[in-house]
Amino acid sequence: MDEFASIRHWTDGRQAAERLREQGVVIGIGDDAAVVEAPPGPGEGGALQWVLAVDTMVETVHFNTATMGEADVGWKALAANVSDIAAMGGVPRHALVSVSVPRAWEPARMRRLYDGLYACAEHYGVAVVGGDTTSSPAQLVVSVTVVGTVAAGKAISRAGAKPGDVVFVTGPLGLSAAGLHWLLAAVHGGEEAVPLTAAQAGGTAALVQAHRRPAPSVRAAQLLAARGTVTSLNDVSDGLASEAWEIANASEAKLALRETQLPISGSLAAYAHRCGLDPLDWLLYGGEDYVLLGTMNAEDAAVAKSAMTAAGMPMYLIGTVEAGAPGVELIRIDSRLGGGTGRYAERREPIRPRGYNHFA
Ligand SMILES: Nc1ncnc2c1ncn2[C@@H]1O[C@H](COP(=O)(O)OP(=O)(O)OP(=O)(O)O)[C@@H](O)[C@H]1O
Ligand SMILES: Cc1ncc(C[n+]2csc(CCOP(=O)(O)O)c2C)c(N)n1
Ligand SMILES: [Mg+2]
Ligand SMILES: [Mg+2]
Ligand SMILES: [Mg+2]
Repeated sequence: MDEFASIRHWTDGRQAAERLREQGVVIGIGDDAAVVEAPPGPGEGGALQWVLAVDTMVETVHFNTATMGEADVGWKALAANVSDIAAMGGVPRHALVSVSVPRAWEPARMRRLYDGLYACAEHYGVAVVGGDTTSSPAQLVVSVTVVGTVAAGKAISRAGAKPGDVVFVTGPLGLSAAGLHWLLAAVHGGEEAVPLTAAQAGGTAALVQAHRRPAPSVRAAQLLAARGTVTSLNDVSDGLASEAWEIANASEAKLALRETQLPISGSLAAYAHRCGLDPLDWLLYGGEDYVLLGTMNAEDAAVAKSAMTAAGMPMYLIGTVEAGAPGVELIRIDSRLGGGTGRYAERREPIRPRGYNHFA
């Protein structure tokens, strides 16, 4: 059973709708984060809802000493959760941090992990308010719970994509996976997360940075959500293909992505070229990008993009939502000219929901 089937097997239909209603659950299991009603406070009852998310990092699964410094692990453990809150249109506020610590992670290393965690907390204005600590027989496990808020009724789920909508992403894709590839490659001998010299880095610094210090799109989500035209939102943890399928399934629509519109950064293209690999594989299936993938009303897409650019944030319009059975297609340009007409022929390829899956 794969990761997502397992979650369904453990949780589907286990609590009556009445229990969830009684506890004010607006969005439960199945999205990036849960949304629940806040108890009415003095004067502002019902104005906000809570957004709740937890994500875990396990040594050897999510990182090892070759791929991440201690501070990077702390940063990324919190950032992954901040990203899930952003993916609901929420603002992250409070964090609880659970660590299970093996002997090898002596106090100075753990202190450095917290340097990174607190740096991320400060960057996003999150207050670390508690946690839990245990020993661990072999690997370090860091699990972070983040509580955020969203204006009541304004959370953006994965389920609202409508035919005619434009598909967008809030940053480049595939860099993290390429960075991981480079970090795992022989150049580091798999020993230490050594700081990179300029010569070693040679164009890969941006890839390594994307892998070690992802920067979730909280501000972008706020700016976009305020327009009221975003119809679905998801963050890219398992890869564009997998996350696009989640929107397609939840919204019962087809997402058609244009290859020529996909944000392939120069450093990704250059590194892929050096390795003799296709950057599209990292872009579609790599994961850990922690940018937002969403859909919005087509009439507002160009204006939204200008507003984002003016605010210094990238936004790429990468495709459209179509009616039909849930699915994801990639529109590619045939390299041959269409019969000497000066036009290129287009072809559509179905994209499978392949991505990072813990039990696959
Ligand atoms: N063990 C579990 N028990 C109950 N609900 C779970 C469990 N694991 C995951 N979920 C829920 O299932 C849904 C999908 O979880 P998933 O972790 O895939 O989403 P995500 O956090 O957006 O992705 P990622 O973990 O890859 O960043 C979420 O609503 C999550 O809260
Ligand atoms: C050493 C090492 N090996 C492999 C990977 C790749 N990886 C691990 S988890 C994940 C998806 C997101 O995780 P989750 O779904 O748990 O949020 C990806 C792409 C890595 N980062 N480090
Ligand atoms: Mg998510
Ligand atoms: Mg998760
Ligand atoms: Mg995942």
